[in-house]
Amino acid sequence: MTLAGCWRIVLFKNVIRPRAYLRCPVVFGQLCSVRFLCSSPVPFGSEDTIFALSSGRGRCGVAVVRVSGPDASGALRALTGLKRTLTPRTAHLRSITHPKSNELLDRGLILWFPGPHSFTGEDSAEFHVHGGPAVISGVLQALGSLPGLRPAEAGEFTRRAFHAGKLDLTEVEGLGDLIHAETEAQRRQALRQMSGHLGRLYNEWSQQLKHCLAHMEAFIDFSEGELIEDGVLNQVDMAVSKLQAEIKEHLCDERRGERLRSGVHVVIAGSTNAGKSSLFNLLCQRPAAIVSPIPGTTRDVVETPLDIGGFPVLLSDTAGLRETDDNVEREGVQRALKRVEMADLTLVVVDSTQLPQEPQMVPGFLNDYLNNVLPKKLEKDHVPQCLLILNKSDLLPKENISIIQRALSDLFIEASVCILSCSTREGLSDFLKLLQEKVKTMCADPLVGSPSLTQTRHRTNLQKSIEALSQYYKYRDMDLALAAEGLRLGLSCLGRITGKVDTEEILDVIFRDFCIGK
Ligand SMILES: Nc1nc2c(ncn2[C@@H]2O[C@H](COP(=O)(O)OP(=O)(O)OP(=O)(O)O)[C@@H](O)[C@H]2O)c(=O)[nH]1
Ligand SMILES: [K+]
Ligand SMILES: [Mg+2]
Repeated sequence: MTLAGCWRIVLFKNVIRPRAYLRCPVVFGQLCSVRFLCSSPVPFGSEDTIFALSSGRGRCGVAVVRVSGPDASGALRALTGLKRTLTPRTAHLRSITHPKSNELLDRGLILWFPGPHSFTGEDSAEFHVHGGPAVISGVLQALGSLPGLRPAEAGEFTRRAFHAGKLDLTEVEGLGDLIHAETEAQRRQALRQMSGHLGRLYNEWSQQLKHCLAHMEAFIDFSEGELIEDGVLNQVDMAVSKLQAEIKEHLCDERRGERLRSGVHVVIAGSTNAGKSSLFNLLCQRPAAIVSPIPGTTRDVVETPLDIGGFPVLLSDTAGLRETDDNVEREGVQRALKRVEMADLTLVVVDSTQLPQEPQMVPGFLNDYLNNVLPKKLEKDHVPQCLLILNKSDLLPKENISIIQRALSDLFIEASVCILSCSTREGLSDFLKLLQEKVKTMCADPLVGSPSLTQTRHRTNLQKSIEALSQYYKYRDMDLALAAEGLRLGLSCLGRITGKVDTEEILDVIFRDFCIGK
């Protein structure tokens, strides 16, 4: 093994791995467009039986073709000549033939999942066949030749599961995320969401809100006849305020779940020739960006997805920041600054040979440098996270390094600092440790504590829900009907997250909780 090879294994093992750049559409016809479930044009409730290849495309050992709908058992019979009913959820080895030509297509396993105990809630079947393209297309064609069967739309199996009440929307999203998960932490978070943890939290809140609403409505309708006990409104006050606080706390998560889902945006920025592209290449372990002694080499933003200690990172290299008359370079600088504005973490690279000779000047220089790189205008709740990297340490005399280290304790801006050489890789392992630590903190452990929201959709609806609950307080002493409307609105925002918006249930609660006319 070459020296370079050894080095890679020692330093990067279990820390950094490249991730596939594009999320490949592995689940053809099944989950590719889970995120668009609700806007799909296919109407629900059709009597169609659908089929699709559920395993990945391309040559593989085994391919799974799934069938769901009222004719699923007919399809099983037509392709296998079966007369008897199969034992549910048990694999049976059968010859699979074309129903029209009787030609043998393959010998494979068939499974029968009678509804409602199936993924979609409907009668379903699976053909596990050899994964060659000709076998797969033969089976798909055979199924397509049967009356009442048609190829599934993207996401249609899952949509049927959702409509059958098998999954709520957050679970559907969790399932989609699980299929797209590229790192361990993403997989854990997706599995947790798919198992219903997030949905359950929102359902609990909905349940509490339904109670409040029921109490309110009962109060409005029956309080004049003194059939309602005193203090009902006070109980609602307390419950709504507690709920608001809980939702607010859930929202104050520094976007951990969303970050873990979509990747932590780490941006490399700094002056020209500081060694940004060298660092970028070092982290992605390939010469992805051009490195040269010419200042202003990088213009476009260069991106690569990475797996850092099990957490997903989207790493960007950017143009060196400087005043320039070159229009193209100026555009590059603008793009770099924009990237830094959107970054979750900025790696600010400094050429340490450019540091002032006098140690007392170093902190001031670095503070100015950081101020030049980091965004001036910040969105509220956004604290710039950065890691300062003093690169090219190999060009500094040893004694200068210790002088710099001492000087760093006077930095005004709170930033972690690494002294590194991209050329000799000295300081790399400390830098990687720090980077991994930062990324980990930004995502947090997906299995610890209450589940995190993972999508902007969740955040928006939760914020709207809080606003709606404020309407309750605004009108509580003026107009109870309007106050109740606030609760109803808050409830429907929560319901939109899980896909359950049900007002009828409120009536059940009224009659269960109150002994009206006793
Ligand atoms: N001695 C030494 N040279 C380095 C180190 N890191 C980078 N260089 C050299 O510095 C020069 C600039 O490196 P780049 O990685 O292109 O710098 P950059 O910040 O991407 O430059 P621009 O894209 O032009 O802004 C190249 O000649 C590198 O080989 C280092 O740690 N030590
Ligand atoms: K350069
Ligand atoms: Mg560069």
